Amino acid sequence: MPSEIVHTIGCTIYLVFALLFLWMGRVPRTNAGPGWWAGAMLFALASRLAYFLLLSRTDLALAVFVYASLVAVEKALLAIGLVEFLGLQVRHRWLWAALAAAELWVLLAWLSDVHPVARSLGLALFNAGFLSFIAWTAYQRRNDVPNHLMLLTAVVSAALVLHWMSAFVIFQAVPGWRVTGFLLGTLLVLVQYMSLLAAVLMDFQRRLVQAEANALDMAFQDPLTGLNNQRYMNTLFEKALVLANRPHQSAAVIFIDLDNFKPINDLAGHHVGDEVLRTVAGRLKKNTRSTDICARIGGDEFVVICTQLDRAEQAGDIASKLLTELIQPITVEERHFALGASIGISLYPAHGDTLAKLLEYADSAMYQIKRSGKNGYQIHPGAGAAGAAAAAA
Ligand SMILES: Nc1nc2c(ncn2[C@@H]2O[C@H](COP(=O)(O)OP(=O)(O)OP(=O)(O)O)[C@@H](O)[C@H]2O)c(=O)[nH]1
Repeated sequence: MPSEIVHTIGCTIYLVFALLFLWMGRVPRTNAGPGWWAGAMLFALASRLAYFLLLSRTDLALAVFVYASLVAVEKALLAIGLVEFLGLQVRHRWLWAALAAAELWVLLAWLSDVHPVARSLGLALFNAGFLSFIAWTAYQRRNDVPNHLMLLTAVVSAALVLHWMSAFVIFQAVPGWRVTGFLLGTLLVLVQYMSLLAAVLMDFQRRLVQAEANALDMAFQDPLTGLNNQRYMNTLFEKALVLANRPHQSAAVIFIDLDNFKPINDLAGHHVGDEVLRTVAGRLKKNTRSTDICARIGGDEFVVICTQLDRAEQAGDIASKLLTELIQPITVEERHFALGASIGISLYPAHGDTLAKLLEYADSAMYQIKRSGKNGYQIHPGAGAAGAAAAAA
């Protein structure tokens, strides 16, 4: 293939990649990696153009000098971009120092007119050094980006090391190899930058999915305990009603307010209070079915909605079990805390068919327990066969 075509293809690809990286660098919250890679691509483009234009007008040594000095910058920017993209603790100054050494070598080689083999060997060594750093780093961090993209970067960079270290020897032995070598190098560089481009996109997608998951968590979960929040409890209740509507099935809304929780905060600190609330949440989860709904709706207020009950009386048994669990001492930072709980229960459909109504009844039953000495449970009066049941633990 004529060298004009090879260089035109190479230049076009580099330009497209430079623009893509520039565009990606502007995506909000994207790190600095793509910006450095856009710079690297622009230097790769400049090196190709310079080589191509100078070769036809001046001597080979000058064309190689300009080409070599620009390519060295490209490799350094590529390495710095990787450091930034992966958030590595590598000081840029080491890479700048390596670049300065490479540039010095290229300049001295040109000025002192050293043998072409020595000149090419020096440049190949510096470029292979940068590429080895990239290959090794990408390999080390191969699990940081999904779909093995860093592994691909590592493999192609290693192939480019071989390419640089062998090309100058082959150039000497087979002069016609120059165009083929450029073509091969361009292809490898293309795959290398494509893997980086895909890695940036993959990282972007990962952050998007993570942000969506966080937003959903915030919408549906109580951040302290991980239980459902009140808003999501309403949605879940609607769904649960569809199942409870089957003949002879009912549901129970169990309203739980911890007794004497405030002194824990006051005496041991808010962070200990938080841990106690988390433990309570864990106990509620552990002692209910996966189809039941557990939510924290206030400071020390929890709601458990037991769906798919065969008999209304089951609600009292469940409340009794939960109360037994909740009064077990809780240990935080080697301190033991004994809590109580006041529990009020309402039943669907006996007391109402909306969550608002059922919560109101369960809340009022819970207050009855608070007023009559705390630490017990009660089903809201008038629940048919279940009637009112109070138990003091
Ligand atoms: N640690 C912690 N405390 C909270 C949180 N939300 C609310 N609280 C506290 O929980 C306490 C709840 O108050 P009360 O229900 O009156 O406290 P109590 O001692 O259980 O009172 P009784 O229910 O009458 O036994 C308040 O002191 C709130 O500041 C939270 O997220 N973490």
